[in-house]
Amino acid sequence: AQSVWGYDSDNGPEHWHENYPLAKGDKQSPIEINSKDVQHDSSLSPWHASYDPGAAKSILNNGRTCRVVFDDTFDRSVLRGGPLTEAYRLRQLHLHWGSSDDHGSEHVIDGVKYAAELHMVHWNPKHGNFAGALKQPDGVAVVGIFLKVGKTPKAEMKRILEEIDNIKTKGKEAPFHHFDPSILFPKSRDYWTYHGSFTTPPCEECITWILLREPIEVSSDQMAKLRSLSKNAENEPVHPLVDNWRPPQPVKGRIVRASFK
Ligand SMILES: NS(=O)(=O)c1ccc(C(=O)N2CCN(Cc3ccccc3)C2)cc1
Ligand SMILES: [Zn+2]
Repeated sequence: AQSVWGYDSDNGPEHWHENYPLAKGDKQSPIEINSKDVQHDSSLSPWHASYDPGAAKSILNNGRTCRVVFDDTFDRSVLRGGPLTEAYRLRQLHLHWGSSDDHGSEHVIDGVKYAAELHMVHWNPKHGNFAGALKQPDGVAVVGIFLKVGKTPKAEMKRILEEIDNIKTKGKEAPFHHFDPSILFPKSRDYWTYHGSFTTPPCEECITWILLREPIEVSSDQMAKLRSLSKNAENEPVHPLVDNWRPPQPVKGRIVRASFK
């Protein structure tokens, strides 16, 4: 049977286009951002998130990432402003990380790879539902936050990392309530924005990316905790869930705008 997509040599990013032709599109993500090519856009307004902690539902290991899902059946937790003209509903957050602290992020900034990258995924309710939104160029908005390894553990990440022990293997899910993900935001609201795609198959080009310039700091122990997740199901051979990142894709003439000088 065709191997399901993943991040290994036989089913990784170089193979995705075989089953998902969009993966070879002109607006793929992630990309490498070079400050010299970025255009400052003074018309970009600040972005605002107003999240209801009660919308958090559960945390799960789907064998490819650790994901927290939220109730998105109404405008309960929304992102607005910045490059967005409407309010987008928070649906889920997840992470991409490496097998060691020196790599793991998907976007690369001036050659710098961070240890991990956290994605907060929102969709535009004018398109009815998530499935409809991912068919539209303005269907989805993802806030990307870089995780940098330093001395201080990010207290706000503890909530997520404490749950890791309950979702060690693929298919495990645990209740996850009373969580406002805006506590994960860094101090600065500075961001880059460009139009791109899901960084996983089917790689639809429906995403307005909002990448925060200021990374949040996590400890090496916190990264080790993330790396203790397994991509296999219980009582299957153990395969660590690490290096679940897609490498940068061709920019193909796209403009990356910055909200800051
Ligand atoms: N790394 S990223 O932020 O670019 C990102 C990647 C994938 C997804 C994601 O949840 N899906 C992509 C399509 N997929 C299939 C799907 C599911 C329900 C309805 C319709 C289709 C879901 C969200 C964000
Ligand atoms: Zn992602």
